[in-house]
Amino acid sequence: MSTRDVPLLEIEDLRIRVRNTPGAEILRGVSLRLWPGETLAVVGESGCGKSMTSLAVMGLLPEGLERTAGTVRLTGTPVPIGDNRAMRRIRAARIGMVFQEPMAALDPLFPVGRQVLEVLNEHQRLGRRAAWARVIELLGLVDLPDPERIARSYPHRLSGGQLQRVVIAMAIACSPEVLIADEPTTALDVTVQAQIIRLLKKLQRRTGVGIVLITHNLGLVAHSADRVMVMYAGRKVEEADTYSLFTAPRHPYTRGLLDATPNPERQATGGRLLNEIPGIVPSITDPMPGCRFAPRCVRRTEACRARVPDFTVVAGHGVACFDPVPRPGEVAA
Ligand SMILES: Nc1ncnc2c1ncn2[C@@H]1O[C@H](COP(=O)(O)OP(=O)(O)OP(=O)(O)O)[C@@H](O)[C@H]1O
Repeated sequence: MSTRDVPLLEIEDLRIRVRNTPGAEILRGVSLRLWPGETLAVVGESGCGKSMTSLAVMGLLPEGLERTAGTVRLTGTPVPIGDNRAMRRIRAARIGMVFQEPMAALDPLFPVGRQVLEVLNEHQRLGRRAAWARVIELLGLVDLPDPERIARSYPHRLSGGQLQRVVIAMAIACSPEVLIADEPTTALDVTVQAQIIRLLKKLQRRTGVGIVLITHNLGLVAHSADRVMVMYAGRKVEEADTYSLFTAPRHPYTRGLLDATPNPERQATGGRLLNEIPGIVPSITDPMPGCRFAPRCVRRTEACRARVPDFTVVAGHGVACFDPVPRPGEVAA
């Protein structure tokens, strides 16, 4: 079996709930696979469980939440996500992470170069000179101008975009197999957002790192992801390659998300610039049986309120819906 046949990252049936709160389920059985060199975007409204999925993979679930089922594998080997000590070795060394707010990952009291150095020192045995040379190399790799000067700068001297580049340098310092980027551009100007995504893609081409990109920004997804996974209220509801998902979404929720993205073309032909999805995501404690999107769904049927639809994959395109949007040219049942 070649490495191409083994996913870099595999999550199987991950379930997370709030401790001591019956029925408060945050993830209701989430599975995903990330392949070498691939970018998988995870999208969905606020509160759907995107961040908790990534925090669980890193063994960083907030206090009060617990995993009740599910496994995580890195290149086929189970990850001990409940073992704090073991996870300290895996974080950064095998899974890098970039969050929305770069300052949350940096200490304002130390120059940024020293902070990149600390990541290296924790995971690799390099001599002092070699380690510092690697810090400068990493800052150059993330396209920071004058890396020697930047390395000696304190965080408050750098712009938001530069800080996020430093955080990316820290995340890739130990050449991880997987990079999880949770809203990495949300706090940045629009022009800087595009630069950061281009940078991640450049690093991916150089190293083959697999990227899980968690975002609300479907525009970014269209330009950067190979595959897209759509989450709704703690479940995966659709997954497909990016082109299929954008041109032929099958889940009514995905369709709603795409319609809720500003579209001047639609407006020019007499439609609305954006159509929002009516209603809100149900509370995690809502005991609702069946599909959790049903109350907001224009295609709901009796079955949707009674049972949870299976996630069914046909030709690489998966959807969990009793009455998916027909494919182009397909006659509705
Ligand atoms: N410590 C906690 N205790 C109880 N519930 C929590 C806790 N942390 C998160 N949640 C709940 O878990 C659910 C999933 O949260 P999560 O942050 O994963 O959503 P998300 O899809 O990443 O949203 P966003 O896009 O806003 O980041 C939310 O309903 C949230 O309120």
